[in-house]
Amino acid sequence: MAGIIPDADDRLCLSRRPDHKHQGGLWEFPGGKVEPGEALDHALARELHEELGLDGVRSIPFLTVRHRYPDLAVTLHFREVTAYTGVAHGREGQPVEWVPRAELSARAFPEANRPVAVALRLPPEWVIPPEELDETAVVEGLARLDPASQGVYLRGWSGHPAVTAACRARGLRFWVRDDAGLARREGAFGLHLSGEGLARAQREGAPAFEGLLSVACHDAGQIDAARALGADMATLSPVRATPTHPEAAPLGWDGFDELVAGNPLVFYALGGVGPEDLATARAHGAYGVAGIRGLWPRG
Ligand SMILES: Nc1nc2c([nH]c(=O)n2[C@H]2C[C@H](O)[C@@H](COP(=O)(O)OP(=O)(O)OP(=O)(O)O)O2)c(=O)[nH]1
Repeated sequence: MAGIIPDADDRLCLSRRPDHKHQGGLWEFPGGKVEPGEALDHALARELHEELGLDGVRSIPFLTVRHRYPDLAVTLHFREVTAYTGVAHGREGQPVEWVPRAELSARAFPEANRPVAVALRLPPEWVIPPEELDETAVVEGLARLDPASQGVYLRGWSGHPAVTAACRARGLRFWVRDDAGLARREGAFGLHLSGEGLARAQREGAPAFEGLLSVACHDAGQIDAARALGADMATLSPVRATPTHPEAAPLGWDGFDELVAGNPLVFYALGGVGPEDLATARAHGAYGVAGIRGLWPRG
């Protein structure tokens, strides 16, 4: 149970674990253990009061990480703090610092935190522009997306200069499909490997791309392959039945949860989901929701 606490300048609060404790000397998001029967929001409010002297802490789910250290298996519920009062200080003598997001990667965190560091760079919604639209309609739709909370996967629209220009003009992070060279040339935020791209990467090695590497997964074998390639994120689908892939058996939320458990990737739930499913997705191990129909601006 740990809190991602932003300040007004969007810096995040970190504390350093005491040397003698598990993962000692490393930086952490402040938090502690949930007591039996305690609700997660309550547990975090209690811990942040005890450790940092904060009051009135309110929080929402961010990411659940299940990680096996050689000596300990942990389930860590990271929550995003949305409100609090008080000035954070180390009440137990621990060093506390406010760190700009861009500087987080320079800090040494416990291994379990890797997907959190990735998720902090990612939007909770991953929008796939419909392929049946014409280019003008796609450009118009992109102008209506919110760059703070939405990223774009150019599934059928990679390599269309007007579309990438529209993403850039709107400040949207965008992912190119399969082609690492194109992703590099266009300055894409991410490269997303389809089934075909994944198979090629397995034959020829990980694509040469500096940005974020993403993989389309449907089963445990593909998740393992994504991990072996060093991928940062993955879509996992279909959660529900969708018209795009009528033949695929839906995973359901429990099936989704079982597949993601213990994997150090940031997962997006894909297939018949929309923004209204974000809380459910987060309760089942996802960080975000991805989709075509459920996320593309209407009308
Ligand atoms: N609070 C927190 N714990 C983390 C993070 N990353 C990470 O791997 N952990 C691990 C370290 C511990 O093994 C475990 C939980 O730590 P904890 O703070 O609840 O408990 P603790 O080891 O300090 O022991 P104690 O307070 O109960 O004495 O989670 C993180 O970002 N924040």
